[in-house]
Amino acid sequence: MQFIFNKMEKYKKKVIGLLIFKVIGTLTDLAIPYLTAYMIDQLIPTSSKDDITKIILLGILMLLVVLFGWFFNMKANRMAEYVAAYTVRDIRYELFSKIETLSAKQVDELTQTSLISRMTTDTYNIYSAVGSIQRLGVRAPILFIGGIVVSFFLDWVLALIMVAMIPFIMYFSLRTSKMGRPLYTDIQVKVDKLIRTLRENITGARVVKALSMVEHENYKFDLNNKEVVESELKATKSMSKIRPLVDVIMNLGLVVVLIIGAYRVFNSQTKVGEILAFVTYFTIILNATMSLTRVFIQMSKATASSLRIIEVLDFKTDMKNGNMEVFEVNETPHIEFSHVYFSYNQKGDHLEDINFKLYKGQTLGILGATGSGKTTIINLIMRFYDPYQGEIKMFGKNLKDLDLSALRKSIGLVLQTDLILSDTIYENIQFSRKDILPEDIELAKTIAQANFIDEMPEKNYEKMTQRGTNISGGQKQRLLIARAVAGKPKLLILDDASSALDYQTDMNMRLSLKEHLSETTKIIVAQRISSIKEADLILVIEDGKIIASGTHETLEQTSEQYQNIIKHQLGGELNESTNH
Ligand SMILES: Nc1ncnc2c1ncn2[C@@H]1O[C@H](COP(=O)(O)OP(=O)(O)OP(=O)(O)O)[C@@H](O)[C@H]1O
Repeated sequence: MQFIFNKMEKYKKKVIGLLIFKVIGTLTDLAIPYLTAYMIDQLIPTSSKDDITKIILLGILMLLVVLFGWFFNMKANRMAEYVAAYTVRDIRYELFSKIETLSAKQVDELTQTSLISRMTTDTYNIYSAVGSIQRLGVRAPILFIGGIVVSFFLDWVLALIMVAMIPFIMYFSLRTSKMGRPLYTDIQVKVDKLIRTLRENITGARVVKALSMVEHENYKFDLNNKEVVESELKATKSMSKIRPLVDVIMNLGLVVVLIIGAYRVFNSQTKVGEILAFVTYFTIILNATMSLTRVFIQMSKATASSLRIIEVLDFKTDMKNGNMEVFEVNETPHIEFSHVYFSYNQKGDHLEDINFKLYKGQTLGILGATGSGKTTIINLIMRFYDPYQGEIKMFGKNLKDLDLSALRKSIGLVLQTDLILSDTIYENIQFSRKDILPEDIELAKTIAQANFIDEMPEKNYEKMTQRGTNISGGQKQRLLIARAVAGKPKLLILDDASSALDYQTDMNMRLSLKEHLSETTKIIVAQRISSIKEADLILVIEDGKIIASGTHETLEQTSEQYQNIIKHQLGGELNESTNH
């Protein structure tokens, strides 16, 4: 909770204001039963039919007190909402900014779905708790303590009976709240799992349908859903034990109060109006205790959620930023890998002893079966991950010494599954880089062979749906290539980015890249030889190792594996390769 209180500090003035309002509002609520008892015991017995002015005046006073209370409580509740909303906004922003700085390795560790639910469900739990603490957390103790104090004024014997009940109630409330914390953490973990299944199914809806996996996925979802419900029920079961228990204790006390109260009225030690007021305070105290319990439960939830958020905020950045700009040095390799080793999970190498040099303007082709490590090489160049051994240099400087943002800005990257915004084509190519001008966009379209854009009704201003579901796979790839080349990168990386293009379009694009971006160094990851055969250097990767390297011509002569790949890629590709 300390974390939440620290975050509320910024709104201290508002919190103090609302506390004052809340205290006034609550005290007015406490005054009503006292005034009622006064009316019944003092005014009604001493007034006559012809003189009820005092009764009317007290009635008006009671009405004013109620209105006064309503106004202050309403104002306080509004201010509490404001503080809750803005406190959580700050927490969300801090969490989002932190997530932005996490390395890919840390995101893998925390998992994307867990980060999403920390950002949504956990922050919502904090929002609910901050609201409750300010409203009920202030009101309930005042009603509780105030109720007891006034009860002592009314009748100290009866008040003592009531007070005797309180330790039991407090004990159960605190115990329940302590029990709640792990239970709510467990719910969040299960919700993470549910979101993960949901997310996979929404993003992969077509594949799920195509593979007739709907029933299996429904079963999986149902299982996760059941787990969430079971965890929730377990938590509710523990939490709900308290309410009836407290009710029983309080009602027992009430019965004792009424019996002893009756004796005291018979002995003229107290009055009926006072007993009535006492019973009302008893109910107020009962409700205040219930509210406090609710606040404790919400605090348990919020504490569990805070811990999940703190866990992310406490992540130390494991990717140190360098401070060097990217300086081109022509005679030094643009990219150089020297004995690079890398593992995603420290359970085995995903890259082993990778070595190559690529000079400015040259093209590197990376070929290999799926899962061989092609994208991993790209991940290291982008510094999404760092190798655990060996060195990667750009223009002679270790990547770790370069400013991360300058490094990434110098690279144009197209991934296999890339992001298409639900915005216009123009915005998708420009991608908020205001220095990219309309003529750059047109050139990028030409290079990427994206002539389909001009055939669309709205041309550049055609709206894309989220993930580009309203264009074909090949059109999507050309749009993404246009985005990457529009920034005139020093290094262009196409990771399986033209797999959906027909051979002719793929070749036209490569020719266009050569013509318009001759100064740009290119890395082309591909499954088919035709996409990389003109490259200055080709790496054939298998199980994270380079098993052959050289130009197409040398590999054709010297590498058995390369010859095998050629053999397996007969058909359309062979025709294409013999034609050109
Ligand atoms: N984030 C990750 N965490 C753990 N292992 C990973 C991660 N990403 C990739 N791997 C593993 O690393 C190996 C190489 O993956 P990589 O994505 O580099 O293959 P690839 O050659 O690009 O495959 P494809 O052609 O299918 O994209 C695979 O065994 C893969 O399972």
